[in-house]
Amino acid sequence: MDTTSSLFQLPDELLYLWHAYRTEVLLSAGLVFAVVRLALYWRGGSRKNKEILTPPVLTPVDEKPLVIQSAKESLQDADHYEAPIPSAKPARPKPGPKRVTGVKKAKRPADPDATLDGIQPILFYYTVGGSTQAYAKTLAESLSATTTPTILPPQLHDLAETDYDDFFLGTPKQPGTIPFYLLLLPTYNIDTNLDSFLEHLRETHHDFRIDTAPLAGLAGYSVFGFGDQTEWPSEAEGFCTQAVEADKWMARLTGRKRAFPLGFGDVSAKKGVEERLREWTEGVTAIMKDLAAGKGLGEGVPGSGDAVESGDEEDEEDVDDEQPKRTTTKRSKTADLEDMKAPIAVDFTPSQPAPPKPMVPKTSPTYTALTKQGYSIIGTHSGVKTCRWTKSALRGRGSCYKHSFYGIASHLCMEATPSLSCSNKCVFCWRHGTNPVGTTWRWTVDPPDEIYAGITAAHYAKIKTLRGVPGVRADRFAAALRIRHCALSLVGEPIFYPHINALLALLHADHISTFLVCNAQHPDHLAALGPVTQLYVSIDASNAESLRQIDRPLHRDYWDRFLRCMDVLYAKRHTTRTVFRLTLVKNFNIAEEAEGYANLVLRARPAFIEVKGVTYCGTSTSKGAGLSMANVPFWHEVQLFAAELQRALKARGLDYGVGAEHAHSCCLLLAERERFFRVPAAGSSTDGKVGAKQWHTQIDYAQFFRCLESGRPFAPEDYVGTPTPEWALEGKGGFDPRDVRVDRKGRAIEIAGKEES
Ligand SMILES: Cc1cc2nc3c(=O)[nH]c(=O)nc-3n(C[C@H](O)[C@H](O)[C@H](O)COP(=O)(O)O)c2cc1C
Ligand code: SF4
Repeated sequence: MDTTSSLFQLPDELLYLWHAYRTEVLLSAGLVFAVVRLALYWRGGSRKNKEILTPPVLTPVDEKPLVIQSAKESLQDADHYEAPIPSAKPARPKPGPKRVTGVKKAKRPADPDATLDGIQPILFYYTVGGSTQAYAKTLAESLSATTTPTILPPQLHDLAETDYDDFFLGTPKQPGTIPFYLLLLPTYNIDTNLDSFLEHLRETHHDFRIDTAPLAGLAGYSVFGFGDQTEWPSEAEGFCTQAVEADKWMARLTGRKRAFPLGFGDVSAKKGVEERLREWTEGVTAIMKDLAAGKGLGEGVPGSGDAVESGDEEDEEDVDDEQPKRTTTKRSKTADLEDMKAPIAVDFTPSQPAPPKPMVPKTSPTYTALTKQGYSIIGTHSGVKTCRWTKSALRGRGSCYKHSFYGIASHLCMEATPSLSCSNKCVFCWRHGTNPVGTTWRWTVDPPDEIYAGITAAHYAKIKTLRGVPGVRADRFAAALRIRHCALSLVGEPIFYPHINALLALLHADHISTFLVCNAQHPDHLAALGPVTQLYVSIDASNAESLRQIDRPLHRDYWDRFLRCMDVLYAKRHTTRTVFRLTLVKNFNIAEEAEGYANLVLRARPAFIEVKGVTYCGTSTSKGAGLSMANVPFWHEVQLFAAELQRALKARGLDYGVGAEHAHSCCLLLAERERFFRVPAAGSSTDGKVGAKQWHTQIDYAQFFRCLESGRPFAPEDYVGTPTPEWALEGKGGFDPRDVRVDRKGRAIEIAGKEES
């Protein structure tokens, strides 16, 4: 075939081929098309992903970019700086590949001219009596009134309800704002939550896992302290020491961001404190405005933190950590310099010690706190209170354990003290730790006759208010209007009062018997003490370490003083009815201490040992010391301990037996067998067994006064009363059957052998 004829045949052949293979051709073409499409689609998709993972610099973002304020650069230590998180909520994820938007988090401000969105003042306060809270609220109101677009309304936080971790382990994050801390702090020389706050600051600073300046993200901080210069005249004597301490820790935790000097307010001068607070408020407000305007803390402004300040604060810390808190008297040179540099003088601490002042002036917070608890303050340092047993006895519902042990009817008893001040801060103290403390008498002294007149008048006035209380028995009410007994044990240390003997003489002259309780810290006062019906020494521990933990004495030589008191007691054993009062606190002073207590008994040879389980008062003091209901021993545990103590005493040749008990108060009385287990006087036997020995723990009060007025020396055995009533003996419970025992709701409780009087 020639070429021309072949060309003419081609269309026919193609047509033939098409008809023969069209299905295959069409299928192959479709497949190739699909593969190409897929390849294209694949390539396009991967390109998109790549764009998302590495957005071009100009990729538009639909979220607000992070604003980093220029002011921060001057405020922040770059190492500790953490930029705030943008406020816009993340957009709902759209279907399809993930899109990441935003700008890279920068350590340095992107725009040096940008300013803060706002300063967020955060106001913290702590209060016990309520005054600092009131000042904090007023301050918050005044800050709210001066709010500017850049200074936001303040937040107010009670430190007692603040989670420290939220605010003092790092700075709270609030978008577009930077916090500024203001701390208003009173000072308490007793245990309060403020101690745990300061401890938190201290621990945070020392915790190696935490950045040394975790609060460096603050714009700044300032502290204002409230204290009472009437009672704590200078910082060395305790004025505003807790504010000083807080300021010190804040300086470290913030990397020296003290924006304004520590302010001091003396609450004993109301006008003065308001004036100081106003000045301080003006100062901090001005600084906040500067900060908001991007001026930073500025050169020369106290707290801006140069090398000298930093060095000093570290030095000061080392010194302070070695010292007990109350002796923290040193302020850094920088602090002094700051005071000079500061626009407003803020430290008004006088350099000279003030002349004696009233211990509890009417205007003082202590006065308010004590009167709130039901004390009547007499003169400037004495107090009286009606105890719950007095009310109970008036209603015929039972007397306190001293009735079972010694025959004191509670409605005839007045509880008082001529010194509200004490030299211990016992963990179980039920007076809510509000009384003043001190090691020496440094207050004005009220005459004993004024105290006597004041306490008796106040007691009678209180008794009279109980006239209308349901259930008060007329006969007991009438009897209560003649005080028969005075328990000098209310609060504080009675032998602290310089005229204690004259006061005792006045009480005795009116035939008011006296039980005086002291804390074994004043041996010389104890030695000089005149006659009392019964002399108590509180024995809260058997060794120096336990005593330190439980009584938290202010005297450094507390153990030596304690032992000297034991010797004084021994010297008085034949002229005074002496009593050891042991308060048992489970897990503190019971386990394995019987031997130690026995040694003390051997040294002092008291006539009696009262063994009593602690009463849980639930104060912050006790909670702070780790006390809870779990530390209150059960009655059987008290009994067990007493048995152990008796054994330990026996081993030392001393014979004490259980002379009486009062199960309701978890209390029993060990008495020296030789002196108080004796044959009853004719006709006074309670068990009808003639000539048999019986316990004689009761007191013949009339005989006590006869002995006293005889002018001759006399011994405790000379005014021993009738035998211990049968219902008060060991195993009998100690509830006087002439009274009606009621439950919490006032319903009578059946008692075996009970008789109505
Ligand atoms: C029990 C007690 C102890 C105090 N201890 C001190 C102290 O050691 N130093 C001081 O400057 N002020 C002391 N004060 C005074 C308080 O700090 C001052 O009254 C403060 O305003 C109380 O604040 P608040 O009412 O908010 O609790 C004490 C007050 C009380 C009631
Ligand atoms: S001795 Fe104490 S508890 Fe008993 S009645 Fe007197 S004040 Fe009250």
